[in-house]
Amino acid sequence: MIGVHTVEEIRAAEDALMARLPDGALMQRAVAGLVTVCAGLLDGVYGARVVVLAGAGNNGGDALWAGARLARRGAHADAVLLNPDKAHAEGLAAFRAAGGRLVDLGAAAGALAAADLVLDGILGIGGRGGLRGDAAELAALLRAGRTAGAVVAVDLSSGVDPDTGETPGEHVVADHTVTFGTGKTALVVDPAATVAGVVHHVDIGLGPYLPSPELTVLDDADVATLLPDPGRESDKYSRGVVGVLAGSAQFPGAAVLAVGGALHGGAGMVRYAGPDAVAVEVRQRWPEAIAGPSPDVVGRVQAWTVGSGLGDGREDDVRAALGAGLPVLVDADGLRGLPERFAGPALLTPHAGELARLLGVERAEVEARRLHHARAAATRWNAVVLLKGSTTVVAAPDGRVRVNPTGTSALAAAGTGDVLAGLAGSLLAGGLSPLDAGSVAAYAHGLAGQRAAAGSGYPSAADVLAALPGVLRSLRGVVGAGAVHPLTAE
Ligand SMILES: NC(=O)C1=CN([C@@H]2O[C@H](COP(=O)(O)OP(=O)(O)OC[C@H]3O[C@@H](n4cnc5c(N)ncnc54)[C@H](OP(=O)(O)O)[C@@H]3O)[C@@H](O)[C@H]2O)[C@@H](O)CC1
Ligand SMILES: Nc1ncnc2c1ncn2[C@@H]1O[C@H](COP(=O)(O)OP(=O)(O)O)[C@@H](O)[C@H]1O
Ligand SMILES: [K+]
Repeated sequence: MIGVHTVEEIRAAEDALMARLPDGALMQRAVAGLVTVCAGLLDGVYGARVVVLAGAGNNGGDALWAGARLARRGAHADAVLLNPDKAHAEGLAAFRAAGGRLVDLGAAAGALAAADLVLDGILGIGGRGGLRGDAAELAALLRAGRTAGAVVAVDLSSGVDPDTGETPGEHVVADHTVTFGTGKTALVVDPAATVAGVVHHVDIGLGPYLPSPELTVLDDADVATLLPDPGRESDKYSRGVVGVLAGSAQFPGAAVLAVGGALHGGAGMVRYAGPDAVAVEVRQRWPEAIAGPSPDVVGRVQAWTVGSGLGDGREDDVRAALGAGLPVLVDADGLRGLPERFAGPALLTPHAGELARLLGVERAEVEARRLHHARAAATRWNAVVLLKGSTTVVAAPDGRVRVNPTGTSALAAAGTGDVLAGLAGSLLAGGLSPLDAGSVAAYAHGLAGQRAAAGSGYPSAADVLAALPGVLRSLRGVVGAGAVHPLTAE
């Protein structure tokens, strides 16, 4: 699990750690990690052309020290100081002593064009608001590809907002980011995450001084631990039964895909509630599913997935499923029938357009401030909100957030959201909390998207669904109920 901390938390941890270390020691740890990554990116440090862009703060200090170390190893290092009077004094002295040259702004474009590596040390966690003035012009040059070199952001791409993942104005677009101490929201939440490039974490020893993070990014091991593990005494009811209220004459495929997702999410049984014509299609594809016309008569379930491809005219059914007092997942058309606030466990799965409608804002506004709006909706409806899209953010009303690291734009295809809704509903029925069900489902779904893309180039939702069992098998590994019992193994 990667923890993500706020600037305030990082500063407090740095202060506590620095109080126990000699002056400058923490920065040297950061610089050592930065130089290691840069050297690995260069085709040899000796003779390489490195350009350092240095702002007024410690971020500029990191970059100047790294430039100095690379110069000592034979690199041609140039530095552009954005604020020469306030440049980091020790870093600048070390840079000059190592043979680094200062380049004025007029010559910066030429230096960037010839660079093998550009170190973006304009702003780090002290940055607020987009870049301005000369810094904005340099960032625009980089963004326009006016360098042949790799752009390496120090700690963060300058100009992004560290704590929100927003890009309030001009910012650097990096190929790599070398970040220190812990994760930052800007490295995992779009639009800022996109401009971080490949993120390298450098441990500078902050761990013991950081609080337990509100925002986390799961990994394979976390997901393996969270996935339901049927015991030897399990039966189809004890594993959880999930009800799926989805699909319509207009969108029968949504029912087929949601039921398919649900069948692979660990629930012991799937009950489909919908019109006969759709139920026929569902059962043709999934004979193991039970079907009935409405939530009231289809039979007992432990959780409901409601809304994918439901269309209009099913408001009574939606009310019945949401009013059953069970954990619910609400997707797509079901989102039009939300109660004032949820009293029980609930997981909402809007895309940006749907969340925009719910909150009465523009879609672009949701996409620009994904974390903010997911959190706002979670508080407003007292539900976990899984906001789909380029980075899937899962926000709980208690403030916890999980950001999904496995997403891929290969998933941007009609029907993949229906698969996700079924899968997450199945996990709810299996006893996972809405936060766990949403984040585990998004993780597996993203991996299935990656695997499907590897197999078919441009996968359809059916390809993603077909890839799910293999992904879940890999995630569960050989341990657990899926393993062959030692006494019966051949
Ligand atoms: N502490 C430690 O031991 C360690 C710290 N480390 C490193 O320090 C970094 C944090 O350094 P930092 O706190 O000095 O802030 P930093 O990001 O360099 O910027 C502050 C300067 O920018 C200015 N400024 C702000 N916004 C602006 C804008 N939009 N456009 C233009 N200017 C703007 C602001 O000016 P002000 O607004 O205050 O006038 C101020 O002068 C951190 O990311 C990591 O790299 C590592 O070495 C590990 C050990
Ligand atoms: N650019 C993207 N990058 C990663 N994932 C994406 C992107 N665009 C869409 N997705 C994912 O694809 C799925 C689409 O779901 P949704 O919008 O509900 O489509 P549908 O209703 O057609 O199934 C979601 O899981 C979403 O997170
Ligand atoms: K930076």
